[in-house]
Amino acid sequence: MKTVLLQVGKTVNKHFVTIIDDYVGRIGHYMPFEIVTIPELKNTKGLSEAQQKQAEGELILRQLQPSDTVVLLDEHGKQMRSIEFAAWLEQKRATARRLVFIIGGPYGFSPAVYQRANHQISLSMMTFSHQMIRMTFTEQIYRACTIIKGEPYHHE
Ligand SMILES: C[S@@+](CC[C@H](N)C(=O)[O-])C[C@H]1O[C@@H](n2cnc3c(N)ncnc32)[C@H](O)[C@@H]1O
Repeated sequence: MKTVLLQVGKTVNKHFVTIIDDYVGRIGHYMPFEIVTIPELKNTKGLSEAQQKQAEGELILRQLQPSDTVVLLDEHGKQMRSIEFAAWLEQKRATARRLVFIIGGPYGFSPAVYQRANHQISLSMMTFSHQMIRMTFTEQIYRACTIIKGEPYHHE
């Protein structure tokens, strides 16, 4: 089963790219994992915030297959400790055809994307930039992989 992280817009900061690439490489030792980037529509065609969210939402939905288990990263979602997230991930990986995590654009998700989602998870009650959260989340996936394998990376 493949796990995908769908993100809106390329990662701009080269330091972030280095860190994310490092975690993606590490995760690849544990499970098939891929980042898919859809374009961020900021400043194109003079779109309003709502129009940008809707247009990006349509691009997101186009990437999804009906059988996908879709998990939105959203500050209002369910919060879990890393150990809980590891157990959750292990269970989803055993049952889902394809697990797709999605990080929204700068304005978040359109109503249609919320409607399609199967789960929403929050990494904190605070808001992170759509660029920065990628580092935090890939690190958490790597951490979960090591917890599942019983490896000593995670300490409580
Ligand atoms: C700048 S935030 C969007 C904020 C927007 N006002 C909203 O309500 O979603 C951009 C994206 O980063 C992710 N994000 C930011 N903070 C997060 C958090 N604490 N937990 C999970 N995801 C977060 C979400 O995917 C969000 O769509």
